[in-house]
Amino acid sequence: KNCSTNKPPKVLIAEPSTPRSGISYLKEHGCQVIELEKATEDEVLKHIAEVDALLLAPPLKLTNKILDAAGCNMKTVATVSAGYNHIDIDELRKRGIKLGNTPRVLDAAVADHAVMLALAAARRLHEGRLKIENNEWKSDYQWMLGQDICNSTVGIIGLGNIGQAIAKRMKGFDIKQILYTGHREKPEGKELGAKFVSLDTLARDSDFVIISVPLTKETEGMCNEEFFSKMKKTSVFVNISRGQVVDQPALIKALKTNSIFAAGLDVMTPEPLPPDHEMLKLPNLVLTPHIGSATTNTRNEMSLLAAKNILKGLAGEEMIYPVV
Ligand SMILES: O=CC(=O)O
Repeated sequence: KNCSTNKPPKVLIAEPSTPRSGISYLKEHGCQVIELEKATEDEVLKHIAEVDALLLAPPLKLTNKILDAAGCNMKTVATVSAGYNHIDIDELRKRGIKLGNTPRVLDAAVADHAVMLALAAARRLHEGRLKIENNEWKSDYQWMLGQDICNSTVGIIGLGNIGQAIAKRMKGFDIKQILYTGHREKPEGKELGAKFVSLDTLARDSDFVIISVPLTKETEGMCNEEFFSKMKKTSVFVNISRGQVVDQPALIKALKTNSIFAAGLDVMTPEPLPPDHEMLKLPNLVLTPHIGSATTNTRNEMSLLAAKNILKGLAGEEMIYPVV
């Protein structure tokens, strides 16, 4: 295996749409970059043996095949994302490879998106648009009634950085209270005046349920049929984390039978969602194509942060946001 360190260090940019901010930063700091034209495993395999670091983004998975093909200098990986469920971190740990991610810089954009979905689902944004298109606009005071956010109980599953940013925003809507659940009660929860409850209580008592928990073995399928059956008929469900946290058929059933009021999803399974998918036919479901962090500034910041993680890793220093 190629074990000599490249001078200048070589960084493989696996995601062709990585904003220039990070790529320029790497170049300005003495790196040679190799940019792929397509983010596929095969393309990565063509170059991975000769590089010292890898910058990638979901949905590309960091497979064992890629890790096996890497030279023994490839000890630094950065993902341009907050989530890292596309990477087997135990495997990286075993191989002594460092991984950094890009949290915090996307909190505001993703939290804004969650609030947008909550409002859009509660006020029937998608359905209203369809009514206009289908010439079904009525003048009726009982028509298209939605749910209020004011005086509501907002339940946040996963009060991490994004969850806290969501809580802060929702507090601006004169809500009654914030509930949250997770591994443990958090000091940040207390500061926000949020109440730590069980998943059951959260499902039962919330008017808005918002998922901002990372996808792990523990959270996979956590919002299942039983969960949705506990939610109120008037409640709104929002997911900005990963589609697999939700048992999607159970959600579809809950929406179709109106056992919950509406949902807003930025993440789903599969992604991309096929255009003939049954979810697109549900009037009480607002969908966006996994764009929670997709603002110009946020994506630039994410790219730059990933580049900084790479440079730290190459220098043998602690990354700014180390995962492994
Ligand atoms: O989904 C996007 C991210 O994890 O940053």
